[in-house]
Amino acid sequence: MLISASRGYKELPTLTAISLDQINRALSSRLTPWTDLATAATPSTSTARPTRPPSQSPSLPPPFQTSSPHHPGLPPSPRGRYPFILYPSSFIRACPNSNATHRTHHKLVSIHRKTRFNLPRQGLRKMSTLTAITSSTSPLASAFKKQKVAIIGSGNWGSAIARIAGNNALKLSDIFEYEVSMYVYEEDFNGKPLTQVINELHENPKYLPGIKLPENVVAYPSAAKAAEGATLLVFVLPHQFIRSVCTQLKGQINPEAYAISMIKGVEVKDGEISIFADVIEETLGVECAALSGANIANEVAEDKFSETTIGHREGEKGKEAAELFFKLFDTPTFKVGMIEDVAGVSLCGALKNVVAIAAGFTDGLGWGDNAKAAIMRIGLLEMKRFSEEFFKGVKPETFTETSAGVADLITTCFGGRNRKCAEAFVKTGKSFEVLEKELLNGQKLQGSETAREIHEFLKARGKVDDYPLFKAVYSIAYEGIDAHDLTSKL
Ligand SMILES: NC(=O)C1=CN([C@@H]2O[C@H](COP(=O)(O)OP(=O)(O)OC[C@H]3O[C@@H](n4cnc5c(N)ncnc54)[C@H](O)[C@@H]3O)[C@@H](O)[C@H]2O)C=CC1
Ligand SMILES: O=C(CO)COP(=O)(O)O
Repeated sequence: MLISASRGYKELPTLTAISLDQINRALSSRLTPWTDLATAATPSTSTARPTRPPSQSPSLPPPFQTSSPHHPGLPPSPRGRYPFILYPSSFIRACPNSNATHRTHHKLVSIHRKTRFNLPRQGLRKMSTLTAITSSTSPLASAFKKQKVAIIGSGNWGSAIARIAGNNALKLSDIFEYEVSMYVYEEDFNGKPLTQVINELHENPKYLPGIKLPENVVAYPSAAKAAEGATLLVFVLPHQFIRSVCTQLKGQINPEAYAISMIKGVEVKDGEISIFADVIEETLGVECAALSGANIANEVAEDKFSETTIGHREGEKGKEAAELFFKLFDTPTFKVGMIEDVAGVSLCGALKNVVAIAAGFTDGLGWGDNAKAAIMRIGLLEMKRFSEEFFKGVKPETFTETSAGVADLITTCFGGRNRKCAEAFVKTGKSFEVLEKELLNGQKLQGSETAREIHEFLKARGKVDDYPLFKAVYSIAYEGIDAHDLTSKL
C-alpha cells in the first residue's frame, strides 16, 4: 500500500514510495533516547533505528544551544536538511511552537528522517498542509491526528458510555482530543434545558442520576453540532430514533470518520430487516462497527465489573476502527473483547430483548428459575437460528462465547428494563406503552417493539411458526393471548 502525496507537491516524488508498513514500523518505535536528540545537530546517514530501552522513561531534553527561526528550540538543520532522527512525542508537545500544525509537522519530520528521505526545509513547511496524508483514514493519519469523539445519544446507556469515553479521552490525551461531545435530545428538566443542566452539573440527572460525568463531556442540543469534526462517532440512541437522527446528520459528518452502533434493536422496513450498523453505514457513508454486551448501564456507571464485545468489519479498516474504539472504551472494570462479526453482535443485542420479555412473563407468572432458564435456552437457540437464516457470515461463537451473546441474555433476563416491564405486564394487565411511561421515567423499552418488528418480518416470509418463542411473545404482548400460554407451543 502506498501513500500518495501528489496534491500540489512536486518536490517530493520519493514520498509516494513510502509504504505504510515502513511508516508504521517507524511509528511503533517513535520514542527515541534523548541522547540521540543531543547529537541531532550532526547529520547522520545511519540506517539504524533508534530505540529506547523498555525501562527508560522519556524525560525532557537538554536545552539546545541554538535555535532556528522556524522552530525555536530545535537544532539548526545542517546544510538545510534535517538530521536523521525520531523526535519523541513529549518533545513535540514541549516545542515552544507547539500548535497543532507544528506537531503534525514534527511528526512528519520524524517519519521522513526514519525513512531516510532528506527533504528541503521549504518542502517540509509545505508538508504541514499535506492533506493527502493527514486527511486519510490510514493508520498514519491516526498517528498524526487526535481522534475527536462524539457520542450521539445521552440516555441511560448513552450517559454511562460518555462517562467512560470522557475518562479515557483524558487518560489517553495523545490519542483523543480533550472534548467528548454528546448529543442530547433537548427537553425541559425542572424548568431548564437538559443540555444546560448537564453542562453545569456534569451529570445527567434525568437519565443517569447520581453519576458524575467528567468535565470534558460537553452536551449539545444539535446532533450535527455534536458530530462536527468528529472522527469517532458513537451511536447510542433508542432504536426508534436512529433514522431521524441519521437524517439530521446526513452530509454533515466527516466521511472518513469511524462509527460504532451500541443500539440494541433492528430496523424492519418494507419487509426487509437491517441492523443499525448497516443503516448508519448506508445513510452516512461511514464504516460502522457494533458494541454490545452484558451491560446494565447503572452497573457500568458505578464501575462494577463487566465485559462487552466490539463486533468489527473485516479488513484493515475494520480492525483499525475496532482498535480505536477499544482504546476509547476499555477500562479495568469494563473489559472490551473483539470479534469480526458486526451482524452477530448487533443481532444478539436486539433479539435478547425479545427473550427478556418472555423471561419477565415467567416472573409475572411466578414460575420460578427453572422456567426462566428454559426460556433463556430456547431463546438463545432462536436468536442464533434467526441470525444465521437471515444474515450472512454470522459466527456461532458470537452467541455462545461472547459477552454480547449468552452473557447479555442472562443479565437482561434477570436485571433489565424489558424483564421488569414484562413482569408488570402480566401482573397489571397494562400495555407496554403505558408501562414504559409509568416505570421508566423517559427511558425506552426496546424488546416489545423488537418483538413486533420481528413478527412483521417473519410474517412477510411465512415463517412465524418456525420461531415459536418469538411468536408467543408477540401474541401475548399484542394479541391478547394469555401469558400462561407462553410455553404451550415450545
Ligand atoms: N440502558 C441500558 O442499560 C443499556 C441500553 N442499551 C441500548 O442502548 C440504546 C440507548 O439506550 P439508552 O441510552 O439507555 O436510552 P434510554 O432508554 O435512556 O432512552 C432515553 C433517550 O432517548 C432520547 N430521546 C427521547 N425522544 C427522542 C427523540 N425523539 N429523538 C432522539 N432521542 C430521543 C432521550 O433524550 C434519552 O436520551 C438502546 O438501544 C438500548 O437498548 C445497551 C446497553 C445497556
Ligand atoms: O441491554 C441491556 C443490558 O445489557 C439493558 O437491557 P434492558 O433494556 O432490558 O434494560
